[in-house]
Amino acid sequence: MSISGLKDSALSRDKAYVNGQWVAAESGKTFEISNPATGEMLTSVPTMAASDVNEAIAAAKAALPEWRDGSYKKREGALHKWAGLMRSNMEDLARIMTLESGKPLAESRGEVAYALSFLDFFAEETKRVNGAVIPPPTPSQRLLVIKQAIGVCSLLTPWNFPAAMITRKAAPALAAGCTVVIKPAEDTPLTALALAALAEQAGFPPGVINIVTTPRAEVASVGEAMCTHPDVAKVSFTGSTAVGKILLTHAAKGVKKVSMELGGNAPFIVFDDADLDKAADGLMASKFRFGGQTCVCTNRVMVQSGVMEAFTEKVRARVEALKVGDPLVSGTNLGPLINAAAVTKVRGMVKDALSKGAQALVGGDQGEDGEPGSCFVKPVLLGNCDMSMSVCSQEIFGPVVPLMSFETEDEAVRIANDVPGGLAGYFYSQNVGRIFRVAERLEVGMVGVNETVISKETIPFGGVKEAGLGREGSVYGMDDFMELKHICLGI
Ligand SMILES: O=CCCC(=O)O
Repeated sequence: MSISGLKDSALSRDKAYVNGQWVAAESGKTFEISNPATGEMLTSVPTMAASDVNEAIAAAKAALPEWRDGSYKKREGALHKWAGLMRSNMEDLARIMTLESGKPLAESRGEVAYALSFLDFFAEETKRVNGAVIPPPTPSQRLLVIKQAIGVCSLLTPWNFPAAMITRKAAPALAAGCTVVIKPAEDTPLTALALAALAEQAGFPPGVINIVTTPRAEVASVGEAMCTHPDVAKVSFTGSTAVGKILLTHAAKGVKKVSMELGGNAPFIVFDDADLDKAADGLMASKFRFGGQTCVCTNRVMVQSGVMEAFTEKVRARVEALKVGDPLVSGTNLGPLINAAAVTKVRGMVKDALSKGAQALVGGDQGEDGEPGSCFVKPVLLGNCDMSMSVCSQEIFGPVVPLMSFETEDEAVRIANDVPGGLAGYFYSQNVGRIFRVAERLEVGMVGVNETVISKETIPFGGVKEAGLGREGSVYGMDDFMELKHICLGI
């Protein structure tokens, strides 16, 4: 069965991609991928297990020497070509992404553009892998530092960015000279396979890029194999903190280098000197990106008490205007959540907040959302929230806005930092002293000040505390896929 409505039907793939071949699982088993907006089956893909992963790692190992030791121009050319093919197939890629993830089509187009920007960026970085010359303590020595590709990389990517989280990891790895085995999330492997079809056209040699598809039931053993295999040098994961901790323990057994982009709980702070319209617009962009299902989405909205009423009214009007519906239709702001489990979780969090004294200002009546099994959740605005409620203390990953009140700058910073992880944080203020004070004190990896569109290929993306390890994207992004080697030369 192939995905309908594509200009190029070759982008609809139902096999995994290993060693330059489109392959079934060793077991011959497959699992179904369905459209969260309709529940319809889109196609099936191979149920790969740890033994299939071992094949992919062997292919990546065999391809490594030639890819790593060849001219950077080959890597530069292939990455640019892959980006160009993504650009010219944007509509098909966006359609596949929307069908399997429920992301509104305009956002899927935006994600394809974001995803290919990493390929172009790191194509250029291939020529900037500069080493260093260190002054020697004695005239009889010369001290050099070179950077070398780390080797085979296991890349485990999430469903909320089916293209961009692949390219944000694969582009620096491939640019550095590494080869990769990619495991896309079980809900969204079809975009990944379409990207592999374009990588094949772009001329990446067999084994340099491998994609294994795995259902939920196999994820634990496949994840373990990808983290513990002796031929894997580096593991990069984007997903929940809970899963990240498990993968870290696996990787620790072989002392592998790791990058972890884990969960956030982004505070959005509105001070009483803020431009409230700008803040309300920024909140909408940040909170409702992919229906609240991104790790940098605003989670808790903290408003200084003097402007709470005025700000709430501005947000209420904007939330009421959101259109929920078919993500393929232009003008839809919110599609479905990724799956039924996500709906149950978000509804449970809203119920928890209401039971602890939160006030439903928009939505919150969970009976309205449609048929049982439907993945649609209407947006919810909750007043009178506090950190005892799971909507504030945990990552929501859904279209719920909890409003909390605070009195002073110190209190705002204390509440914002009172969580185990720190990925992104946002605040609105027009006081330049406060802008520096708060930006420096927030315990997060990325701060948006009077701005919420913070992600781009040129910035170091990542978090602090339990939100992760390492940075992706930017001129720092290749360091995680390379080792420094010191050469001490006696002359
Ligand atoms: O959800 C994770 C990635 C979000 C982004 O790159 O902006």
